[in-house]
Amino acid sequence: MVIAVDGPAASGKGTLSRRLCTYYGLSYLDTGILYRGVGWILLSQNLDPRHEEDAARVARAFSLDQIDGADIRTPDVSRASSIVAAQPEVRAALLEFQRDFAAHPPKGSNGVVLDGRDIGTVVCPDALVKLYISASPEERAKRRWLELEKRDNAMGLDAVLEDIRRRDARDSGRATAPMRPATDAHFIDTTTLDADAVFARACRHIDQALGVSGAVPASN
Ligand SMILES: Nc1ncnc2c1ncn2[C@@H]1O[C@H](COP(=O)(O)OP(=O)(O)OP(=O)(O)O)[C@@H](O)[C@H]1O
Ligand SMILES: Nc1ccn([C@@H]2O[C@H](COP(=O)(O)O)[C@@H](O)[C@H]2O)c(=O)n1
Repeated sequence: MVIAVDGPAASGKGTLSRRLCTYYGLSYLDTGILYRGVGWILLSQNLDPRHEEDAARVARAFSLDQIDGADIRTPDVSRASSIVAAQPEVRAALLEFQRDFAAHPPKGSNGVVLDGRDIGTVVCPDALVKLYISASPEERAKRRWLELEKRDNAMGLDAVLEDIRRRDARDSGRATAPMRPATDAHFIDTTTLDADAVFARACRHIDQALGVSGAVPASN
């Protein structure tokens, strides 16, 4: 089975996806890693992410081992990833890897969860379950700020919110594979829900799609 999880930055896609994988025995691909990886390589080579030829060349040669141990979660890399993600050639170069992962789940798993921005609309339009996870920009900024604070990042909450708004606008406004819910996606607004409640809602929806009436897990 394929579960597509889309939504804006810091909405909780990764947190939910990892729990779904543990609970249903699925394998996980955080597709943001691919765009972050391309952005990180460009920055580490002092190249401009806006330069489309450089970005496309890096994306075509990209493999996960190139970013082994790299810190791809910095605000600079977030910005760069969103810039390269708007470029059609970068997206085309990274598409096959994602579809291949979805079509060939690692041995022993029951399927896959992919999270990103265009999984339900472009990468896996036939996914059994599509979830769209969102929250207000203010709540997402607070979550990301708390996370960055633990990593000794000195960015203020207002700056994090500004970054999130800018990234949302770029991700949803681009011409190729813009961030948006698939028409058949199940929408979960997590603004006032904790991670347990989000997980329970997602499981309820997935169990319905699977035709099973599982007890809704309180936590996992
Ligand atoms: N429902 C929730 N309530 C409060 N905090 C949450 C919730 N879900 C996730 N978080 C926290 O918010 C932060 C962002 O979550 P997560 O990394 O899962 O988001 P994401 O959508 O995958 O982000 P990105 O798109 O940037 O990769 C993490 O610190 C996580 O622990
Ligand atoms: N399917 C995807 C996944 C990600 N992106 C772009 O990458 C940026 C970083 O993603 P995170 O999930 O790690 O926040 C994101 O802002 C998008 O620009 C994408 O376009 N499609």
